[in-house]
Amino acid sequence: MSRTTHPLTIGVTGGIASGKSTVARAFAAHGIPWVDADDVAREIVEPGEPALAEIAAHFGERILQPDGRLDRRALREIVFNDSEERRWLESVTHPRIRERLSEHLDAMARGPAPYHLLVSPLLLESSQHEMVDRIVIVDIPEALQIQRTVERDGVDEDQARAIIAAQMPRAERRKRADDIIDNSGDDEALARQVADLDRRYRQSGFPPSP
Ligand SMILES: CC(C)(COP(=O)(O)OP(=O)(O)OC[C@H]1O[C@@H](n2cnc3c(N)ncnc32)[C@H](O)[C@@H]1O)[C@@H](O)C(=O)NCCC(=O)NCCS
Ligand SMILES: Nc1ncnc2c1ncn2[C@@H]1O[C@H](COP(=O)(O)OP(=O)(O)OP(=O)(O)O)[C@@H](O)[C@H]1O
Repeated sequence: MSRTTHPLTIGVTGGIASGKSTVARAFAAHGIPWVDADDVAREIVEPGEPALAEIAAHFGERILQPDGRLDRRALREIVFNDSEERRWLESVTHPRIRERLSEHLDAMARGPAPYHLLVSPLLLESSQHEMVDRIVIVDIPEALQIQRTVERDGVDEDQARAIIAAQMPRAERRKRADDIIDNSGDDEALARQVADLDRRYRQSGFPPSP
């Protein structure tokens, strides 16, 4: 169900390493709060959380570190090479992620900010898009996406491509956007685009997403 009352929730999405966190920090410079689905996804698999117990029962010891924490690298290597296992993992994590995101969004809606952000790599692939009023895509060419993923995460190109293949194709994502931020330029180019969107979102003189 799309919200119609203010303050607006703006969904920020884009593929791996497109620059969503960088964009969120640029909005924060304008006083705008955000919640990040990747952060929430980490919280719900902390030791003691029921999701971690379910994941360990399914995959076994190989996805746990000696101290009992999730071995994220081991799980990453499994799920991005096996779509069935990825879908199983999502069936355990996504309902819990959605519930916590919803709590964060409600808290931000009660706060003073004129609008707030839900930042998520899987906004369009999951039902999370139902929680936002407008969708902004952070867009970069795939070659740059691979380069930034390899540099930041220390994965090889094949692993970066496997993760990209598990996400919505760029062209399809762009079709779903209300607004697009081109993050193939420098910090200043990004800051200008964010300042422009911030002005528009504050005016709220645009129609809600379909
Ligand atoms: C597989 C896991 C353990 C890998 O952990 P790791 O620390 O290496 O990566 P991290 O969580 O920081 O994610 C990095 C990026 O991978 C991509 N990604 C993560 N999960 C998925 C997925 N299920 N499908 C497609 N892309 C994904 C996103 O672009 C994300 O930003 C982790 O990503 C996970 O638990 N994923 C399932 C939960 C989920 O769907 N999270 C996405 C937010 S809703
Ligand atoms: N305009 C830019 N120029 C150069 N490097 C950039 C730019 N924007 C982001 N980066 C770098 O690219 C990498 C990915 O950016 P960021 O972490 O913001 O992406 P993300 O979409 O949040 O990633 P993920 O969803 O995979 O966590 C980071 O190392 C970041 O410093």
